[in-house]
Amino acid sequence: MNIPNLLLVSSNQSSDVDVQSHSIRLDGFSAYYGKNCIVSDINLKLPIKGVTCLVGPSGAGKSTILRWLNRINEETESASFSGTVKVLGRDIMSGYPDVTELRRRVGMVFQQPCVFPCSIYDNILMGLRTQKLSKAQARDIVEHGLKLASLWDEVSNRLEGRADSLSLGQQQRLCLARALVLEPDVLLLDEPTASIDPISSHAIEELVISLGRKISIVMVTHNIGQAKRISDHVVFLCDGKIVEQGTRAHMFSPRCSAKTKTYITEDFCDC
Ligand SMILES: Nc1ncnc2c1ncn2[C@@H]1O[C@H](COP(=O)(O)OP(=O)(O)OP(=O)(O)O)[C@@H](O)[C@H]1O
Repeated sequence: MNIPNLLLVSSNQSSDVDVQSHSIRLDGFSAYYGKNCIVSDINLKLPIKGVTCLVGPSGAGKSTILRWLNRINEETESASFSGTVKVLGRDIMSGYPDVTELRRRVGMVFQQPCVFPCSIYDNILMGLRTQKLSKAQARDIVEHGLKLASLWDEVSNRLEGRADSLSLGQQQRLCLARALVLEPDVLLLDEPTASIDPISSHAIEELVISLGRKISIVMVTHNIGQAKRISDHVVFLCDGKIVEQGTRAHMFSPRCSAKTKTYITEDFCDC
């Protein structure tokens, strides 16, 4: 097992990823809870690297889309989808018979930090339990993950302390560290800064920008200022449909559609 070297090398992606031109591709994708169609017939192609922000009003279906990208929505009994979802060129169903592999390649961090009731150290290594690591390797991975998530300085003297004794902002960065040590190719972030303070939020934004130079990040945010600061690409959804998508420069310019402008650049912009 190599020590994760995220951000230190030009690419951490495996060879089959390199030949793909999209990290995520949705074709004719619709999503349902029971009989209710929540997302209707959308097409989306996201680049191998960069930060894509999904924005739009509450109930637009942003989280539902995100939760299908690593099949976490499979665990919701009434949830289903139609159409095709490809991750790194492979169909999420037939191409990933082992969902663990899909979830290793596609990490996810939720709005509420979700830490395990054990130490900070063990939390970081949770996804690597099946790997045979020497003590030195494990420690290096923990240190590296915590440094990546800008948390090392705050917790290096209490690694054996309980993760749930950390502040919410620290717990969220711990969740990021835990996802990052698995070296994902795609990272899904569902409003990761919604429940944390501005300083932690700033640290996470900086981290997302850095990571976006290496991997594909898909982030749901209600904070339009945040989308403006960190995105390369913006997808604006409303009522389960894509209203408009484009580069940050386009979406935050007078050239965007009137509907986008109303949502993004006028009424709701906080910057
Ligand atoms: N488990 C579920 N069962 C039934 N309906 C659901 C479930 N989860 C979400 N929904 C419904 O699906 C619709 C889209 O929800 P979703 O969370 O994807 O929207 P969103 O755009 O992420 O909203 P928000 O920004 O408020 O988080 C909503 O009407 C919601 O009530």
